[in-house]
Amino acid sequence: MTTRNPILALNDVRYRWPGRASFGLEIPGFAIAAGETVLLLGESGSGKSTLLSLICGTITPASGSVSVGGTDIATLSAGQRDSFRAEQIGLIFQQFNLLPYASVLDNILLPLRFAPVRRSRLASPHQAAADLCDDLGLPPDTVKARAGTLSVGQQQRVAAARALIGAPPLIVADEPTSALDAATQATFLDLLFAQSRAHRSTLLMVSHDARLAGQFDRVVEMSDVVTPQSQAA
Ligand SMILES: Nc1ncnc2c1ncn2[C@@H]1O[C@H](COP(=O)(O)OP(=O)(O)OP(=O)(O)O)[C@@H](O)[C@H]1O
Repeated sequence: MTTRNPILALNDVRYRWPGRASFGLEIPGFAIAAGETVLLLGESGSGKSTLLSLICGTITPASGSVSVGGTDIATLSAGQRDSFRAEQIGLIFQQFNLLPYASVLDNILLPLRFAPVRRSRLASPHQAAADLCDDLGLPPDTVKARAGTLSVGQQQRVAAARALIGAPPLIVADEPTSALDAATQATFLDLLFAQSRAHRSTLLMVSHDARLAGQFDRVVEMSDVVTPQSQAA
């Protein structure tokens, strides 16, 4: 199947962690259309985080291609890959990865330092950060607080704001709700969807929680993405 207008396309990708003969990924073809929301489900150890690392260009495949917005990441130098990632991808991690002693504002603005195109989309980055906090349901003076003083649910909203600021085309979220309780999870996902749509970003979320499936345009199982024999025990 061909995906129209793909923001992300993997073709004939093979990857094996160095020194780990027992695990490898073989992905014949996987694509996401611009504007889609996709949930990638898979058991622990099935290679979801490895796949996200390939998409973000922090690791490169032994063969095959990973293209984001039509650019094959393998054609970029390591330095170019870092700035390409900062421009193209807003990342939300399971453990948020905020700078705990820095203010919420500085945390949200951080990716713009490495992404001049994202920065140039904003008349006032400070105002954009404050607006995102507001849209994500954070109290008005949160921007001045140190990130480490916020609740877990609030920190994850700050992480979402950091990913969304400057509207990168692709938002990649690795188990972003696993540290949240059920009620906070539902609210966080509603806000993330609303904001991804408002910013016209594509959303790829990885989880092992199939209960989230109903909220996405498409649900993909790791077992459908990789060739069956590629994940030896
Ligand atoms: N940095 C690494 N170096 C070597 N092997 C790794 C590394 N990261 C992951 N692996 C191995 O790759 C395999 C897949 O792990 P990965 O973290 O991609 O799975 P996952 O589906 O994201 O799991 P989980 O849901 O538990 O996070 C595992 O066997 C793991 O040990």
